[in-house]
Amino acid sequence: MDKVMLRCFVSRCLLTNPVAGQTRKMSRGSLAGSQSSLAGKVAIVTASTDGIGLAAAQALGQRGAHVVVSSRRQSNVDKAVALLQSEKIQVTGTTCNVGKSEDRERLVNMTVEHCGGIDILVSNAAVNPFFGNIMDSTAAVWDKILDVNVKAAFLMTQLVVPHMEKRGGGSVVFVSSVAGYQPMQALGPYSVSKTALLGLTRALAPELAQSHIRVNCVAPGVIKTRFSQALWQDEDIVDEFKKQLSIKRVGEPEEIGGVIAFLCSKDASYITGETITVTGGMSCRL
Ligand SMILES: NC(=O)c1ccc[n+]([C@@H]2O[C@H](COP(=O)([O-])OP(=O)(O)OC[C@H]3O[C@@H](n4cnc5c(N)ncnc54)[C@H](O)[C@@H]3O)[C@@H](O)[C@H]2O)c1
Repeated sequence: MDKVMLRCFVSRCLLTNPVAGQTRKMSRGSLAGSQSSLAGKVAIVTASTDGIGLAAAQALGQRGAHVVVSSRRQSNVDKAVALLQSEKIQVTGTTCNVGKSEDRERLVNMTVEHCGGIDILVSNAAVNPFFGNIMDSTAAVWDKILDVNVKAAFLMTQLVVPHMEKRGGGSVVFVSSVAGYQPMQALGPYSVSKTALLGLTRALAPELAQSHIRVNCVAPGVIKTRFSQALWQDEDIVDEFKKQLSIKRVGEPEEIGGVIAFLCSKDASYITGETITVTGGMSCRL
């Protein structure tokens, strides 16, 4: 490649990919402990009183972040706050239905008032009100699924970005699913919403890199939570799943929480626009 062509190639990359054009200097700390520390960081995790959201809050808190947990019911919030406090994690809790704009705004404003800012958003809340043939799904089903699983993830990001910019950067993690790669039978609209999050991750990452905000995604396989109990409680279904797995068991929420915390840490400082599949070795291709 001659010099003119090389210059064209490089400037095209920089124009189309602001991440590549980023010239921010990174400090070079030791590779151990300190890089994964989240001391001094403030993290919002949506739907974090149970399952993967709670495990993410624990993983972030264990690394020193102040976590703000939320879900729709006050009693669940109280339980999660008590649990995390008993684990010596710095925590604040509030109710939040991510499908409601006033709730999203209250969550963000409360976090800034109580904790002084926002560094991390884990968008974890999801619904699936429909099982069946995708051709039988209604407009109301699509509205609900897309509102909570996709639109709220974006709208939460839009709300936290100005606060992350004030702190000089931040990290956003969306929780997608293996179903986002290969639609699950009877879960068509839900699967499509999870594919949308893969696209949202890639659409936001270059734009937000200019503000030193990284945007990534995790796509869990079958994880043992309430959400998926219809799958893992049925031995026949589990046996069928195991055929597709290298690690022949269902995953645990902690195995997703740790990956989310990694993505929010300095260990992942050069990762943005990516989705990490955490599936026990299920093949994931779009
Ligand atoms: N468990 C799995 O096998 C699995 C696999 C792939 C992806 N996921 C994803 O992981 C995430 C967490 O699911 P989980 O398995 O921990 O189950 P979960 O049931 O513990 O978590 C889902 C949570 O979202 C909450 N939620 C639903 N609508 C909400 C709303 N409008 N506002 C606030 N919260 C709301 C629910 O109350 C629930 O607590 C979801 O995004 C799910 O799609 C789970």
